[in-house]
Amino acid sequence: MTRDPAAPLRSVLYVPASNPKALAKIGTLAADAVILDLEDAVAPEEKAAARERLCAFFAAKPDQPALLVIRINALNSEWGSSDLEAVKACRPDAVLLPKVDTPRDILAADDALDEIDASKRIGVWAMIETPKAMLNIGAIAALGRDRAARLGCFVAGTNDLAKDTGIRMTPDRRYLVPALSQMVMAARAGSLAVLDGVSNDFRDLDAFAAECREARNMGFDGKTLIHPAQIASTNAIFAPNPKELAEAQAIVDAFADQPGKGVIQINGRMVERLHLAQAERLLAGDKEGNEQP
Ligand SMILES: CC(C)(COP(=O)(O)OP(=O)(O)OC[C@H]1O[C@@H](n2cnc3c(N)ncnc32)[C@H](O)[C@@H]1OP(=O)(O)O)[C@@H](O)C(=O)NCCC(=O)NCCSC(=O)C[C@H](O)C(=O)O
Ligand SMILES: [Mg+2]
Repeated sequence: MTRDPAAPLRSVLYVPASNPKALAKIGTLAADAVILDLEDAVAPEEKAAARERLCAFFAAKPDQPALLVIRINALNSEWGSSDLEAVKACRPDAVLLPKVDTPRDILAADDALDEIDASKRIGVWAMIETPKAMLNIGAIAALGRDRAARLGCFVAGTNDLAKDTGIRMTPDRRYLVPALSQMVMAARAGSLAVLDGVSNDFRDLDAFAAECREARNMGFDGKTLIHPAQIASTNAIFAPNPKELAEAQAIVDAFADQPGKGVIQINGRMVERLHLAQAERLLAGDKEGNEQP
């Protein structure tokens, strides 16, 4: 695999491992990461065949830059141990755990992965999609600060969260936004990447772009996607735009001209050294503590 580990994580496409046409398309897509799904996109009677397709896909050694993540079924489900065997054979960049409730769920996955990947190369991503996860989110995120743990990313599961809480999924997402915001806060406290949930109405690309802009304004690193048509606008919206880059460069230049200062003004706006740090981070094309996976 040729992926740069410091690459951005703007567009992250779910691909049902049961769908051969979709699997065949992966190499042609510009998604930053792909989540090969063995969980909810795969019906119970398709699970075994999906696992076999997944293993055949990895065995063909896909040489493409997207990060490859496998979403397994819960480890304590009837499919958990077979999914883990598939992970062992495939060696993806990360494993995405569904329906995480507590830090113990992450630690259990860490232990299971230690048995098949002692070098800790395979990361762990966590779906945040249950009411219990929302209540435990600080403790789950704290594992991101533990360098011995594999946790690298939170993924919002807005469909399950709506199902389990009764939150209505309105077009403006006003009832979901508080939970989404909590995910961003916790992820930052734990030095984790964080991805917004999917937009089910995949034919309405205008509404989708508005949702991407909202997610970016909320602090998400990127968005999870269900259809290839959603990739291009996601990549554009989550990339730094020329105006932001020019402003960041102006801040860096202004502090370079006035090295002893803690606070300056640029075009009538107060600028402090914390803004300098933000600008430098933007220009470096990275976010602090946001290593992947
Ligand atoms: C939603 C879909 C079922 C629609 O599929 P389809 O009817 O085939 O759409 P199109 O005809 O427009 O497809 C055009 C071509 O693109 C390929 N395609 C479609 N989707 C994907 C994809 N995700 N990855 C790769 N390629 C894809 C089609 O095969 C067509 O190819 P071709 O004929 O050769 O041109 C479908 O998009 C889909 O299954 N999407 C993913 C669904 C999924 O994974 N769901 C689970 C994750 S969402 C979730 O659970 C989040 C979370 O847990 C929560 O709780 O919220
Ligand atoms: Mg879900």
